[in-house]
Amino acid sequence: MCGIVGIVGHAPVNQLIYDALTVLQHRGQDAAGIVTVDDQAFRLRKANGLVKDVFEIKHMHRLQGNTGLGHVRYPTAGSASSSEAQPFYVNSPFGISLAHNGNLTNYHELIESMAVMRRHINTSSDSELMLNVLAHELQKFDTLTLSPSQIFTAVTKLNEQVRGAYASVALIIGIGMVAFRDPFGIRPLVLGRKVTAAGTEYMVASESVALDASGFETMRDVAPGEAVFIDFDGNLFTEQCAHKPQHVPCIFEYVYFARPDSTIDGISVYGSRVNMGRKLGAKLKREWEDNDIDVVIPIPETSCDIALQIANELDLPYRQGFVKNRYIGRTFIMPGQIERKKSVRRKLNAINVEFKGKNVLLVDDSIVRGTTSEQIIEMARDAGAKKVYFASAAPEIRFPNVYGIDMPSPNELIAHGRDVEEIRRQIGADGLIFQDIDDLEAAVREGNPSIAHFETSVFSGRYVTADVDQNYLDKLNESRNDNAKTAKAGEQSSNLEIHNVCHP
Ligand SMILES: O=P(O)(O)OC[C@H]1O[C@H](OP(=O)(O)OP(=O)(O)O)[C@H](O)[C@@H]1O
Ligand SMILES: NC(=O)CC[C@H](N)C(=O)O
Ligand SMILES: [Mg+2]
Repeated sequence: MCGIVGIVGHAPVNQLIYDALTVLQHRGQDAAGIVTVDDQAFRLRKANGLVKDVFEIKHMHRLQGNTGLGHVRYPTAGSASSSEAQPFYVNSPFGISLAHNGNLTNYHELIESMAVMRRHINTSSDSELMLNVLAHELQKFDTLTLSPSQIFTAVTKLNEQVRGAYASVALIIGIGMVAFRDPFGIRPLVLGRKVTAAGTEYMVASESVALDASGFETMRDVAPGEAVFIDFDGNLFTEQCAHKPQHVPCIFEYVYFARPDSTIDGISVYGSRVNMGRKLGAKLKREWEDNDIDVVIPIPETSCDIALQIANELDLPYRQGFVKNRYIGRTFIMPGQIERKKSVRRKLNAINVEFKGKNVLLVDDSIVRGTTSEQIIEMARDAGAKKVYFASAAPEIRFPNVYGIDMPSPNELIAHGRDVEEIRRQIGADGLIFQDIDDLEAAVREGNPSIAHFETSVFSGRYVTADVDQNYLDKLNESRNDNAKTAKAGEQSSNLEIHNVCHP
């Protein structure tokens, strides 16, 4: 679930993009990159690591220009090599650089068509592939400049070829910045502006918090299938570029990915989490009528708003029984299971007094691999809890995700092939309760009743792009399960890191 940002401004954008990336860091911790346009040249810095480590003062000095893009990466395709960090670049036509959040589901079909088009893809990244599809479509206009309508035609053609989830932003040298969202609007993309003495500046980003941090006012979400083009004079053009757009945003943004202070598709992420707590609290009251819970404790950080609301519903005390180490990032988006497992105890520590002799209800937003829940229940018992109950604000996650969340392998999901009782035993809880899917959808929809459907494939196994069959899922599992990724990591040093050769 990467984070993207793009700005067309009237003053240097390097610091604004850096600031935006720091508030999008929760969407990707593996790599970061910024590209700016300085006169007629791209300036690029990208590498593996957190934003604060990737960009040193010397890099920031080099990132000159009033227009730029930024990306934080959480790999869902290809490898985690620095050569697959984003933004990507092609030199023809004009010179284009692109940043992408999402995941393409017809990579293999597209890569074959690239060979026919005599386009070379140097990495195994689906985002580099998407950039080349865009470049190929723009190349078809045999002109020295591009009009907004030509750009929209190219995006329309791209939408006809590319399947999966994508919120993308691209800079075209001498022309402007184009941002577009897939026809289902699976991944988020928001548009904002800042009125300055020199003229209006525009910004697109994965989440509204990035606009807030850079001093931009939110205008609206980019619609599913829509493209937004801003030329270098600051003129904004928009057009619907999909034949049958449908709004089916990813529900997991609200459950886990997005920051609570963001508003996505008109829905406050915080508000949706409070609603999740309300619904799950009501279910707990209904189904565990005579419970003996003494205290509700969240598993920081994402579940805190949910747990507080559950405590209110149950009229029980809410206590922060775990302290989060602020220097450890999100464990779920870490690349391998060994690291994820080790990081739970590094990240969270129990305050014994909140557990000693009590029956505690631990609340998390979701149970995916069970890495967190298994260890945290053990920690609660070690801290002296009498009984440990567990509540998940998301239903059982039983199916892989193919739209930008790295859950490629059903066997790695703790709820795959297990009922609630089996999961309870596996994580070692005294009681376990999951949110119902209808309640989860209703909790999120309350913020924007016009959204009829959400992308909920991890719970249902139904994939909205209709191109995902068992054969696809089997291949995905084979190529991206934890063992396959570990094997791939060993090969990474052989990748050509073309982008950094001139500018170490
Ligand atoms: O069942 P699992 O595979 O462990 O995945 C689920 C856990 O991972 C996430 O936390 P994470 O540490 O990534 O981030 P957070 O601090 O935002 O809660 C999520 O909030 C759950 O706690
Ligand atoms: N999480 C994402 O959005 C990933 C983007 C892209 N598929 C990559 O792996 O780089
Ligand atoms: Mg968590």
